[in-house]
Amino acid sequence: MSQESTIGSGAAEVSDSEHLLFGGELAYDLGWGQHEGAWLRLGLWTMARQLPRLVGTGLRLAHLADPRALRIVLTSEACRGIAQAVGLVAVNSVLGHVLAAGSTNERLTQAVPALTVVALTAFLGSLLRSASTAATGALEPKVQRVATEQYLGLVHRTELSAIEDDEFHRLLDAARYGADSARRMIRYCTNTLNAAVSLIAAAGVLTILHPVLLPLLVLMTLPSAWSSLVISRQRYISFHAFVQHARAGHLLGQLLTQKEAAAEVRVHGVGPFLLGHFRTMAETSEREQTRLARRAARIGLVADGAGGLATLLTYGALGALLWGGAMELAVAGTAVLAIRTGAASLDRLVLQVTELHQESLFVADFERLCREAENRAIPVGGEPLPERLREIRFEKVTFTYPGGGSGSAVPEPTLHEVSLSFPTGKIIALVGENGSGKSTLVKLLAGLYLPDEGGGTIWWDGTDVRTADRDQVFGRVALMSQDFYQWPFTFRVNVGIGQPGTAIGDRAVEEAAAFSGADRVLDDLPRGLDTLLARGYRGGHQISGGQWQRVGIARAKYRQAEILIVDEPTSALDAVAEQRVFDQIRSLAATTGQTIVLITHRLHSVRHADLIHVLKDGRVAESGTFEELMDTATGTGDFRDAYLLQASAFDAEIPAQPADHDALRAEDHA
Ligand SMILES: Nc1ncnc2c1ncn2[C@@H]1O[C@H](COP(=O)(O)OP(=O)(O)OP(=O)(O)O)[C@@H](O)[C@H]1O
Repeated sequence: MSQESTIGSGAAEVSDSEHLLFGGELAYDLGWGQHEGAWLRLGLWTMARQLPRLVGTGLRLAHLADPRALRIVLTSEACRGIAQAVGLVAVNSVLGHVLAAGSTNERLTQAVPALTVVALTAFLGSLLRSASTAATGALEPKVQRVATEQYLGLVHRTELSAIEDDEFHRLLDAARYGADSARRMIRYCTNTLNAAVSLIAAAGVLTILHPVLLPLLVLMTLPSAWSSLVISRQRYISFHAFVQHARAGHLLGQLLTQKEAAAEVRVHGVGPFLLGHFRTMAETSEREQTRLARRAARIGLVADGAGGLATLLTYGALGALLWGGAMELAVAGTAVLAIRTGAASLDRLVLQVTELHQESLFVADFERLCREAENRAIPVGGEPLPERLREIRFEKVTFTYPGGGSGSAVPEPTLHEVSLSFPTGKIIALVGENGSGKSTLVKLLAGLYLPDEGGGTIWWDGTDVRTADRDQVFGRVALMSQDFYQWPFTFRVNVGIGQPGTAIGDRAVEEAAAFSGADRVLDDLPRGLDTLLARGYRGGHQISGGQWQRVGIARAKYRQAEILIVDEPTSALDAVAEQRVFDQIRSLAATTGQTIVLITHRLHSVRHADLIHVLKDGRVAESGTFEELMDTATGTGDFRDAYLLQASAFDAEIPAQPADHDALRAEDHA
């Protein structure tokens, strides 16, 4: 118990550097760490009892991946065991003939058939081993693929709230490791099976030779099995003690070489500071490693001593049997061989089972993730949406982030009883202060979140979004969010991924690019549409934030969805590009009849919206046209005050206007 608690706390001392830099040990709350205690609590008996279930998990995955390869592995291993047993019996017969009376020639001639069987079983064993190795090799990557596909296939269909849930993410990280573990488990399963079959073969032969030999085998191998377990536990502890420090050291190494930190590392002289701490941490780790190595060596010595004693006892008993005439010399010779084979198999079995168990903990995480992802999956199917939609209406919609947006103990709703409408074919602007809930609201509009239980309804005409076919909801929406994704793919794919279900048409991509102004970005790219927009790769090209924004708008345009949601589409654009994008978006509503939902802080851009909703602290402060909101008789003043503040700042910033800005300003005040 005391050993466990030392182990559980990380075993190694935490260096002063770690205290200073990280406030203590830098341990991830993931994967390995989670299982440390569980695995270390295991005894030999518990592991033996769990063996069939563990092998079952591996076999189930293997059966899913490649049943034929699995059959080959199982048959080969079983036949190898039988061949080994037959070989041992044949050795017994060879020894019987060789040690019998008669001339050497006669004895050898009589031993020939048994010798042939020994040779044949050895040959067959080799063939079977290579068949099993080949099949295992083919099976392993398939198992990993099946496991990876299984969890990725489930995870990409979970509700967004699951992906944003820290607990789910922790499980996801551990499960990623689980897919790798599933692969390794196959090898350990095969090895375990092989060791078990060899052991059974040796034990069977020993029982036939003399009933007392089996307990002797167990007696002789128990200490070495125990030592394998203790030493591998030590190895595991050592790994953990090392990995915590290695993580911290690795992080310092990264910081010293990272681009993002490079300027401060140089100008502020952070390099020597970090290097000094790196050395202190490394020395702590080295001391810990030395301590563990010595401990492992002591345990090894004790275990070897116990093993030696048990071996002495076994061979002593064998000698006594021979001495007393209870066993023939030939049988004793075979018994020695069988004991050696059996002992080696048992050692191997214990080692493989410990490895198997270690991996299976991660596979268990993987299974838990799959179950959780199924529970939190976006439902498939549902009520169809109306063909010709007239409006999307929020009716007293309340929404709370899991854990609460404000980080308070009792989750506070981010949206409170929001009632508003998005008539189709119009431009609807959403404005409001930072954190007022605009982005959250459009995510509900896009079907990414659902209102709280009992927290109102979002109607797509007469269809409640809760019961609607969510794929149809997604299919009607194009999302150009603040944090739209910069795919590490070519320009063509970065635009064409707006409609991933169809082949990407270059013409359509170019048209979408021309719409957003990304055509100018395209003109400057070395390989045109084929240019990879990801730095760090050969041929990869880096474009600026504003240029990316144009690519993002082109993607939303390419999607050609009924409802285009643009969440601050122009924050990184220069003034001319911004004006152009707003003009283009306006023309979309006019020419294609698309519904545009526009979020922006630049209030002069929403003057042409058909409807403006103003959000404040997660509630609707006011709604109306620009004129209505600016009118003191009809507006509450929330919009008007903000608008006038921005306009006055604009006036104050530009005392003397250059000619080409005059028009823009005049338009602003129109
Ligand atoms: N994924 C999330 N999980 C938890 N809380 C969130 C999440 N996203 C936003 N919030 C919280 O919800 C509130 C509203 O955020 P939201 O992004 O909707 O506001 P916004 O009006 O779009 O703000 P901004 O103008 O700054 O973009 C904020 O308090 C924010 O911290």
